[in-house]
Amino acid sequence: MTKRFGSTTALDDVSFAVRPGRMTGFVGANGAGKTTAMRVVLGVVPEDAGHVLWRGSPLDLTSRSSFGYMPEERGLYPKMTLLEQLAFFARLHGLGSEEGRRRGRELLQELGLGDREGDRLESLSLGNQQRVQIAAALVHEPELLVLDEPFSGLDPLAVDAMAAMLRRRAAAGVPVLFSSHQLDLVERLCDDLVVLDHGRVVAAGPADDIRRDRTPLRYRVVVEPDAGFLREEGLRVLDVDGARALIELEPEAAGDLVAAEQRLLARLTRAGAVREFRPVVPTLSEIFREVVR
Ligand SMILES: Nc1ncnc2c1ncn2[C@@H]1O[C@H](COP(=O)(O)OP(=O)(O)OP(=O)(O)O)[C@@H](O)[C@H]1O
Repeated sequence: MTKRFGSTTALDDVSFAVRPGRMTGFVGANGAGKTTAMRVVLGVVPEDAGHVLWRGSPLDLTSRSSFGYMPEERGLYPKMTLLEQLAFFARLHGLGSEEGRRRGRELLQELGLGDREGDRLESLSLGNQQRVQIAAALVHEPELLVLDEPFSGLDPLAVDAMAAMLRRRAAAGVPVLFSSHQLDLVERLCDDLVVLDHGRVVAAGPADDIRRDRTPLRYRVVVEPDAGFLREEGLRVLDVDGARALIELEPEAAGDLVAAEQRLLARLTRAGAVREFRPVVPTLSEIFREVVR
């Protein structure tokens, strides 16, 4: 999909997929285009080119109304009680009033707000209002979840509650797409990633694959008695500190990583006692800095 606002190209031929049962983290710097992409998926803004497919078919109103969306600018009614509010959103999606109330109650329980159902939204803390906002996105049991920064402003316990809730939906087969700047959280929660940079997808797919494909092959080793000799071994030694060293394999090693690792390990054991040998898995923050200019 492509979307322009005047001379700004917010989305430049963006293409990615979300899959059933998987949590997809949508990351990118401020202004990268995440919110715009989510709005296009939900039909809130029209795309200029391209299209969004749901189960292989172009989106229509029925499929869109089966989606759950938590927008960036939260939109609840401050004076309504929590339960009225959820029943209202349920009605918008075609549920009957009793069914809406039942679902609303269940969700409030799940979110730890069961005893507040009769309170007005405005009397809740911002973090608790955010829990209600997620409940509003879930009340019609959506078939796809699209959440814009669902974790921003939440305390660690609320983050855990929200994360568990999303995981349960994913485990039930719902594709979950959420944007976040909290990369440690994205790393912890996501199966798949989509990284946007200036309106383009710069990485997409299973998080493990992105990590493996994008990063140098580095190993943390601890050898006896001192790692200094490794430099004379003709290895790419990035760092030595007493018995510890950081070694990088040539990029070609990725072709047959197991063999290359075993060769490296054999060289190390020939030269001394190996106490520790482990691949260094880069953090998502490191990958992010690498792929985002
Ligand atoms: N309604 C609009 N009118 C004009 N420009 C817009 C509009 N909406 C978005 N843009 C522009 O499109 C680009 C992408 O914005 P978008 O809000 O999608 O980014 P984002 O990745 O969600 O950013 P953030 O992480 O800051 O929320 C930005 O340059 C933004 O200024």
